[in-house]
Amino acid sequence: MTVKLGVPSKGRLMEKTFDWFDRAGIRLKRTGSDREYAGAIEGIEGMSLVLLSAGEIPRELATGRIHFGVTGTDLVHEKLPLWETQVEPVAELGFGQADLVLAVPQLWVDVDTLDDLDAVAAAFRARHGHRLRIATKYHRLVREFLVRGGVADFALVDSQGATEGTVKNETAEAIADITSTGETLRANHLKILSDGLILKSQATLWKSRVAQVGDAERATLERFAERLAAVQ
Ligand SMILES: Nc1ncnc2c1ncn2[C@@H]1O[C@H](COP(=O)(O)OP(=O)(O)OP(=O)(O)O)[C@@H](O)[C@H]1O
Ligand SMILES: O=P(O)(O)OC[C@H]1O[C@H](OP(=O)(O)OP(=O)(O)O)[C@H](O)[C@@H]1O
Repeated sequence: MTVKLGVPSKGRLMEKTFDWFDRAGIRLKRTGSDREYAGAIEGIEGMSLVLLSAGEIPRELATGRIHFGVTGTDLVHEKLPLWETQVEPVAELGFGQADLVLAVPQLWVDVDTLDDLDAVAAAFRARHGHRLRIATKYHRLVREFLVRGGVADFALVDSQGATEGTVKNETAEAIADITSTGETLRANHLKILSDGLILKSQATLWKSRVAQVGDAERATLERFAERLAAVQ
């Protein structure tokens, strides 16, 4: 059996992941046609490449179908409630940096903190008969953060993309999403609460704590660790 490395198959993380491994003398490449999700690893014996959606890599690590995987801290913490028992961070890769934040309309001049949001949420429910809606795809992290912060009257609504647009579209009153430059928030007239940072994320190489390792794989794991040490 080979040691399996899962990496994002497209998008912002893929190329930078390939560049990062290049520096360790490990060449990841896509094979086949442009559309084919097939890949190979050169420069190290006994490893194979699995191209996956960044969002699915946490689950593949947790079930042990891959030994290593590259994905954001945000996705691991969101998708794996018991992540510390299932995966181990091996290296922060220095890209894909983004903050998961809670943001409200800029027009809400009196709302700057979670306490303010809690007051507005209670008033909102009394006035509209339903809870203040917060759009996000990070349901677990956002719910935990709000409950810890003492915000009670809210409802999470699912948004898998273009989350900042939900306020203008009137499907939510506030949002929780990833921000990097802040441009998308500004363009959609949203502001981050002063205590609204939920999580700082970056692309990270994770090791599965449950993937099976036999004698044959152990030598490969040692070679891999030596190569990684060279880039850190
Ligand atoms: N604007 C951004 N700048 C930097 N990193 C970002 C940004 N937006 C998202 N990310 C990070 O990129 C990673 C993948 O994000 P996302 O969930 O959007 O996946 P994707 O690239 O759309 O791929 P897929 O849909 O196939 O899972 C996440 O860890 C996220 O934190
Ligand atoms: O702070 P910024 O630099 O503007 O980046 C933040 C945006 O980037 C991501 O969206 P993405 O481009 O992945 O599109 P999506 O809305 O479909 O997730 C994220 O969901 C934000 O919307």
